[in-house]
Amino acid sequence: MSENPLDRPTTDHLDPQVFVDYLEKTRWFGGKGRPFEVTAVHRIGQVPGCVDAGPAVVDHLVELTYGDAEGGTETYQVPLAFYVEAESRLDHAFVGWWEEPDRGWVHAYDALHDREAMACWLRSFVAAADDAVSGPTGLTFHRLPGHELDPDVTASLFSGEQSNSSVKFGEDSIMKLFRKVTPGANPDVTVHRALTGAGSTDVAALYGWMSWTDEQGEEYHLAMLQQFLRTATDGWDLALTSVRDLFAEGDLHAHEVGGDFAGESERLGLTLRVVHELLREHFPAERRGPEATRALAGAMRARLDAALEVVPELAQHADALRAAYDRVAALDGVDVQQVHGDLHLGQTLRTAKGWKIVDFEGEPAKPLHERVEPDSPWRDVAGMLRSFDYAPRVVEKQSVDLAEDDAEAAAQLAYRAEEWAHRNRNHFLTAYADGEPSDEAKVLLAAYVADKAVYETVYETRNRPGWVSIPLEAVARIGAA
Ligand SMILES: Nc1ncnc2c1ncn2[C@@H]1O[C@H](COP(=O)(O)OP(=O)(O)O)[C@@H](O)[C@H]1O
Ligand SMILES: O=P(O)(O)O[C@H]1O[C@H](CO)[C@@H](O[C@H]2O[C@H](CO)[C@@H](O)[C@H](O)[C@H]2O)[C@H](O)[C@H]1O
Repeated sequence: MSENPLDRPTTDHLDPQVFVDYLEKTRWFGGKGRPFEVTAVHRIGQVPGCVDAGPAVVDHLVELTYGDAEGGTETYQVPLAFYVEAESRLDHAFVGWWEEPDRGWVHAYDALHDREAMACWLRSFVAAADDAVSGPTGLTFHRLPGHELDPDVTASLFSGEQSNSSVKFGEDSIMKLFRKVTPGANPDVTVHRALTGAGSTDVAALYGWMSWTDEQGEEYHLAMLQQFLRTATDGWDLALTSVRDLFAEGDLHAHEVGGDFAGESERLGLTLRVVHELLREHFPAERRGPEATRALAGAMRARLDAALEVVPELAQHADALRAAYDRVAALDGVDVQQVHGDLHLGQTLRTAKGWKIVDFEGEPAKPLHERVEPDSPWRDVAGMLRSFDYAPRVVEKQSVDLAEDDAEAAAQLAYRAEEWAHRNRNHFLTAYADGEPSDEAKVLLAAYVADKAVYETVYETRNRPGWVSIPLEAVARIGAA
């Protein structure tokens, strides 16, 4: 170990500015475009599997403070691979360089892009076979029994994900490294652990996770290792393909085209029902009284008030939205339990063995303490119903752009988009509820759909302004109903 350039803390020599420039370049940094400064950089530990072989890999937590009116601080995880010589193959992942007193300049790269660094990371999970393994400065690797890991497979970074970074190890496992982190158990780990323990086949099995405990004794879940679903196709991509198939057939209805999605929607509804049942068994679940329904309606109203500041077009529909929330406040109770919290088609994977649900982290915009609160399962159902609405509208948007002078063709596409959405929402909901939902469920579902559409107007305004008309039109339909 004495040969390793990272034996002594490097914090004093690290220029925080390098993180500002790097964060702005990444896909996963949530504060892009906002003014911020790096207020602290914590060197939290060396990955143990890299101590004797491979580059030195040192995990860092980067604390930043926003300088706009919204303000606030956030912490991002940036593991770094250190090389004394520049590694040109990693140019795209170069974070910065700084001077080591005894070694001269050390080059730092985002370790997730470096297959050598990731090989060390995998070795750390392999070494944790019998018990949790701690690195020299506090990273702890945990493994669940029942699955052998092969330490010799090649690591490759996934390119599609948004809020975190995932690395695939051969065709066997996938590690998700959480980028924005907060103290406390991450529901992605706890939910996958419980469902894996219960033998669920509706999620990817959890193989292990990595944690770190700070000086105040607060534990952070920083990464999670799980079964790689080799035959998986993203549910969102499949839905878009089905819509395109319908749009390509001028004279056929949704149930007549080869790409009809209704069977898949139905199976998804059944899958969610089973997952919710298991979550009810393995996490606290209870019936809460009228004070809970009033609090729920209050949270929805507060979200709308905040959204009105960002999306003023919502104002004309605010009364109708508030009326939907008032109906929730008037309910005499609500059943709550652990839920997914941010369910949409992009969180579902169709494999050869059926649908799997992924990413139990909850809604990214909410603080952790809110994301782990029990909630009504109708929130998840509403998320899926919104997604069945989104898929045809996205394809419609692309197609209308192509035929923008042809009003008749545009009206026909809008009709067919609604046909697809209606058919798939119904099949999903009927399968989930095993028939008609109760009157209470209908009130909750309508309010959660409205609340999600409001959330989406803000999400799209900030991330994909070209798509904001999709949730705005949904809000308008709620207003007109
Ligand atoms: N176990 C898995 N096997 C194969 N692919 C997966 C697995 N888990 C996630 N993915 C893929 O990675 C993408 C991102 O995963 P997700 O958990 O949603 O990450 P993020 O939190 O970054 O959004 C998913 O949409 C899916 O395509
Ligand atoms: O997957 P994330 O946890 O990052 O979820 C966020 O991003 C989603 C977009 O990828 C967003 O979902 C919205 O767009 C989807 C299509 O891209 C659509 O299917 C969803 O219905 C719609 O809400 C999600 O809301 C946001 O939290």
